[in-house]
Amino acid sequence: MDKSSGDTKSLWKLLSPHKPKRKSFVYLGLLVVITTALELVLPLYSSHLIDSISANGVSTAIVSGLIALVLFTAVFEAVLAWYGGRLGHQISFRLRYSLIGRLLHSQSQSLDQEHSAELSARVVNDSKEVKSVLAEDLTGLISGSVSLVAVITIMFVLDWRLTVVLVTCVLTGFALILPIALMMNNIGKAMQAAEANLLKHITEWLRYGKLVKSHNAGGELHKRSQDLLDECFTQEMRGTKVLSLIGPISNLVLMLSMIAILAFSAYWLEQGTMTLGTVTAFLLYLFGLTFPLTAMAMFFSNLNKASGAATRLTEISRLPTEPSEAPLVLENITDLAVKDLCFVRDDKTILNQVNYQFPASGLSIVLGESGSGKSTLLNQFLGFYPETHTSVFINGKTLNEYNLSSVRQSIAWVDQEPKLLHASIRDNLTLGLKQQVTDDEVFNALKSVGLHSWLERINHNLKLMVSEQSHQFSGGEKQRFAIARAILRQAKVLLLDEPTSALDDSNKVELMILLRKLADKMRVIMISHHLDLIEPEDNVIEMAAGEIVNNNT
Ligand SMILES: Nc1ncnc2c1ncn2[C@@H]1O[C@H](COP(=O)(O)OP(=O)(O)OP(=O)(O)O)[C@@H](O)[C@H]1O
Repeated sequence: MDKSSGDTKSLWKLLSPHKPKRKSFVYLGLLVVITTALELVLPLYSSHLIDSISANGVSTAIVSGLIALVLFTAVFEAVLAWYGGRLGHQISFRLRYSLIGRLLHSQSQSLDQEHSAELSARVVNDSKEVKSVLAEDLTGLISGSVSLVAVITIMFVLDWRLTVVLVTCVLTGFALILPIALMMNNIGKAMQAAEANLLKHITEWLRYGKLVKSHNAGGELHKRSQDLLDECFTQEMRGTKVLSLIGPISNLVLMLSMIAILAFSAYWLEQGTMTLGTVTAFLLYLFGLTFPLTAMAMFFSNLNKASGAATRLTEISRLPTEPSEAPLVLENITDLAVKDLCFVRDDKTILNQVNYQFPASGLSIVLGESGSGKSTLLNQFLGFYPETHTSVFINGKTLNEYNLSSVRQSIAWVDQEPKLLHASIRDNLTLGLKQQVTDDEVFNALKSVGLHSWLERINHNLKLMVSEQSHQFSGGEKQRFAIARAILRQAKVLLLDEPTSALDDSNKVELMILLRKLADKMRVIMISHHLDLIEPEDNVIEMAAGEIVNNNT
C-alpha cells in the first residue's frame, strides 16, 4: 500500500460517501442556532436582572423567566450534544461497515503482504479517531463558531471598547495554540501505527499459544511486548504533552482577558461611562467564550489525528475488489480445464504454461514434490487471482464470464488444515450457504461423512460453539466436517489439499473410502504425497516445478 501523507482533504473524501441525509444537517443547524441563541440571551437577561435590582428591587417574574431560560438552555444543550454525537456515530458506523466489506471482498493478492490483526486494528482504532472528531468535536466546533461570532457581535454592541480588548487577547491565544494543535498530525499517525503493531503481535501470540508455550517463548515475548508498549507510551506521551499545553494556554488567555476587562471596566465604571449590568453581561459572555475556544482548539487538534488515521483507512477503502458483475450463473459443471495457465509472483514462475483437462468424473489425485505448485493450480478454480481468470475454463467458458459467487457455490475447497470460525457448529457448517437447511439435513450430511460417534459426543448439539483452537475436533474429524460443508452446499466439485496428511492409517483408509464414494456423485480432486492411496482406476496428475509432467488420463 502506498504511504501518501494524510491531510484533511483525504479525510473528507473518505467520509463523503457515508454522510447522513441533508435533512439531518438541517436539524443539527436548527439545534445549534436555538441553543446558541438561548446561551446568548442568558447573559443579556442577567444583565437586565442586575440593573433592575439596583433600581426597583427583585421582580419575581424576571427571576422565574431566568430560571426557565436556564432550564431551556440546559435541555437544548443536552439535545444538541446527543444529536450531534448520533450523527457522528452514524457516519463512523457506515465507514466501518464499508471498510469491513472492502476487506472481505478484496482480491486475495492485495492482502498477501498484510497482517490481518493489523488491518482489523486499523478498521477499529483508526476509525475511532475519525469517530471522536465527528461525534464529539464537530458539533462543538459548529456551535462554538456560531456562538463565538454572535458573542463578539453582542459584546461589540454592548461596549466596543471592551470588545477590542477581548478580541486582541483571543487572537493572541489562537496564534499560540494553533501551531501546537497542528503538531498532533504526525503524533496521531505514529500513535495509531504503534497501537496497531501492538495488537498485531498480541493477536498472533495468543492465536499460536501452544507454539509459544511449547517453545518456552512466553518470557521472551513478554519482554518483547515491553518494546512495543514503550513505542505506544512514547507516542502517547508526545500527544499528552501537546494536549497538556493547549488547556493551560487557553486558561491563561482567558485569565488575562478577564483581568484586562476588569481593569478597564473599573476605570470606565468610575468614569460613569459604563453600567454594572454591562460589566456583568460582559463577564458572563467571557465565561461563555471558554467553551467555543476550547471546542475549536480540540477540534483542530483531533482533526489532525483523524487526518493521520484517514491516510491508512483510505488505503483500505481503495483495495481492489474481486470482480462481481458477470451475470452468468454456474449451475452444473461438465468440463473443467486450464489452458496456458501461468502464475508468477515476485519474478518467480509458480505455474508455467499449464494445460490440462480434468476427466468428467471419478477421483483425480495430484502428486508432486513440495512447492511444485499443486495447491496453486487447484486454487485457480476458486478465482482468487483475477489475472488467471482467462486461463481457467469451466464448461468451455473462461472464469471471468461467470458470476464468481456461483463458481464458489459449486466448487468446494477443503484446506490441508480446515479452518473453523469461532461460531456454532451449525453456523460453521452453513457458512455462506444461500439456502436454508433443516437440522435433519445437517445431521445427514455429518453422518454421510462418518461423523456418527462425533455427533453422539456433542449430544447432537448444533448450537455448540467451536472454540478458537477448535478443540472439539481431531484432525480427521475436522477434514470430514469440512467435507460435510461441501455436501451441504451441493458442490459439484470437491478440491482437497492433502486431506490425509494428519491422519493415521485406519483414518486414512476410511477417508479414502468416503472420497471414492463421493466421487461417484461429484468430481473429487485431491492433492496427496502418498502413492499408496492410488488405485488403478484413479486419474493421476504429477507436477514438478510448476508444470504437469505426467498424467495417466
Ligand atoms: N500468492 C503467492 N505469493 C507468493 N508465492 C506464492 C503464492 N502462492 C504460492 N506461492 C509459492 O509457490 C510455490 C508453490 O506453492 P504451492 O503451495 O502451490 O506448492 P505445493 O506443491 O502445493 O506444495 P506442498 O505440497 O508443500 O503443499 C511455493 O514456493 C509458494 O511459496
